[in-house]
Amino acid sequence: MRHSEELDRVIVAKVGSSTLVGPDGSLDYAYLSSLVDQLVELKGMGFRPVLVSSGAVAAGMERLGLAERPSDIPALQACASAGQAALTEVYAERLAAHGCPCGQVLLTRRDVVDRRGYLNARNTLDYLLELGAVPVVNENDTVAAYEFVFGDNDMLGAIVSTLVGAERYVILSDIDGMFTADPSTHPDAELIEHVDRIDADLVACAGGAGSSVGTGGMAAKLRAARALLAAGIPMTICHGRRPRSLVDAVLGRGRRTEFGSPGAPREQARKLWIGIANRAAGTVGVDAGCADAIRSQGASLLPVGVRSVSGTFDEGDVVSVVGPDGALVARGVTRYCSADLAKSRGLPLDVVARFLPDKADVPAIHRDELLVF
Ligand SMILES: Nc1ncnc2c1ncn2[C@@H]1O[C@H](COP(=O)(O)OP(=O)(O)O)[C@@H](O)[C@H]1O
Ligand SMILES: N[C@@H](CCC(=O)OP(=O)(O)O)C(=O)O
Repeated sequence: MRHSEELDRVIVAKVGSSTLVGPDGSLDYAYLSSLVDQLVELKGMGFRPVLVSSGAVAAGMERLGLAERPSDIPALQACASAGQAALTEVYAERLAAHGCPCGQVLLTRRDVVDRRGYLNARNTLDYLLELGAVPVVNENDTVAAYEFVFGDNDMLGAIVSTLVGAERYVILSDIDGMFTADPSTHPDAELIEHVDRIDADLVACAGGAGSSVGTGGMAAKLRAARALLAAGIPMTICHGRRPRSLVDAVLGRGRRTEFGSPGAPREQARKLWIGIANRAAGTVGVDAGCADAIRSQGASLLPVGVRSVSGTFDEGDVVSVVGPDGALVARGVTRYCSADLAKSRGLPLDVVARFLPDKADVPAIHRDELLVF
């Protein structure tokens, strides 16, 4: 249960490692102070900021005296452990100088896939915000490994935005926004100012990370944007190093890329957990008519529209729904296990009921448990 009504004016800001470190690869304390100043300024305007900060590995390398970023997981986790302590020290101390408490929140993918863990994280964040603290979030790198990592903090920030029902998600990057191609290799690339829909052409524009310290690149930011467009939460990418760029982004100013609009309808919290925080156990391919019915009419997914089933899943698992072109249409809770859905594909419900009597009138995924992308 949520302990309180949804809090308004919550802003989630994510800052990447490449923005937090100086040219020599060590933490840039002056930049961290200027970032904290902006969080405090936003609080003064009535916003409730949440900071998702990368930089633990980079800060840990400095603390542990390593010149190069290690490549093996235990060494990276040791760096993250030492570095997370350093980061929290700096944020807590700088925020305290403004009379503002700070709460450290470390999450793994496993924590938010688990519904109880997801709700606990939400309650903690809500309480911190209600009490006037600034939550500082990072992935819990010391225990996250292999399939349970968020992969990049851009997606962690998107999940946190759904947890707190953010008014906006701002990614403070090492670049002004999304360009028509990676400007580090295409100097003529142009800034894309507004995106309402992520199609294959846009995905083709997004490359990986341009720096050795950043991990996600633009492709990771687009995955976060796709999730938040489905959620109805606007997202901004701007340059973290431009003076006051966070405050500007929140006020709708400055050079930036905006995804979605503030007036977009918000999705229900449970659907966001299903479609964004959870992990898909399999994939269901649907025909064009079915994809269209889900997208434009808010229909449930019926076995008659199913063309293919991949992966092994149980009733109650989350699955991805893809169209004939392979594009993600939706994610939802399946009411059929993979074997039953494979047997029922292409068939109307009255025919399905002849060999699966308990499925009479049961859609493969009910629309109340389906997040449309
Ligand atoms: N289409 C694109 N537009 C802008 N940047 C892009 C694009 N494709 C790839 N990139 C790269 O993504 C980088 C930003 O992502 P990343 O390295 O993860 O940094 P950060 O973690 O600081 O946000 C840019 O510096 C750029 O090199
Ligand atoms: N959790 C890791 C950061 C992972 C990450 O996504 O980094 P970045 O691409 O710099 O946002 C750390 O704190 O070093």
